[in-house]
Amino acid sequence: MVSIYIRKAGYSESSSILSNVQFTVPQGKLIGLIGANGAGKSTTIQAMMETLPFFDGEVQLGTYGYVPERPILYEYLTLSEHIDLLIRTVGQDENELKNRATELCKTFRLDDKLHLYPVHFSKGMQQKVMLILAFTPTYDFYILDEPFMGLDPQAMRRLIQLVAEEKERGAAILMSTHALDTAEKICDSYICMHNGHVLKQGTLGEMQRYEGQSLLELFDELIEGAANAAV
Ligand SMILES: Nc1ncnc2c1ncn2[C@@H]1O[C@H](COP(=O)(O)OP(=O)(O)OP(=O)(O)O)[C@@H](O)[C@H]1O
Repeated sequence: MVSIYIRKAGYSESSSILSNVQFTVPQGKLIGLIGANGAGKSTTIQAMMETLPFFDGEVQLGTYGYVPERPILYEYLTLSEHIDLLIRTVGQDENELKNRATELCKTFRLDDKLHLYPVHFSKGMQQKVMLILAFTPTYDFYILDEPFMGLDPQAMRRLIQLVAEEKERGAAILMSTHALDTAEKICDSYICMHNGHVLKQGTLGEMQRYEGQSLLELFDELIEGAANAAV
């Protein structure tokens, strides 16, 4: 189980962005991290990965797979070289990693692009590269920061399948997303952030104001309520 408690964190000590953010991600569960633009989702993820300049809190996290909000690629490496570099540095069985990478390249239809440079790929294709690299090794925990961004419908469906398989294997997954219709179908529970803190968390059933309320309707109500309370 992954657990995090952020007392305060941000990009400098003088102006912290997050306060009192606390949650767990149990094994075999997919948790949706939701919130409006600027709510603090990516900053929370940075805090978990201990890459923020200012962090006061506690994180329990082993090694993990990470899909960043924006693709991070080496300018002078081909797709095949990106995969080779990962395989050499990750410290897991090389044959298994190669097989898995080959399978994922087929899944995301990039198996004919191995000799090309991902910096010149389209946005969605670059996102697929990040997914291939994150899911090639086997981890107990995955952090996916807006993983659907730019994906075509087929790739979205394949990612949903992949996430379901990883959950089935027992992996814990934290996924930040604005795709609430999709999140409602696949997430086990949610953490709703607003202004750098957790507004509400739980399963949809636990948070719903009335039976049948969709995640989007609930989200609207929560964010409107928080905005009105702040006035
Ligand atoms: N590198 C940075 N330096 C300073 N402030 C930052 C930096 N990155 C983000 N922020 C600020 O932190 C706050 C939270 O931003 P964050 O990126 O965590 O939001 P988010 O919920 O991920 O939003 P989005 O849905 O738009 O991706 C915002 O006020 C933003 O301006």
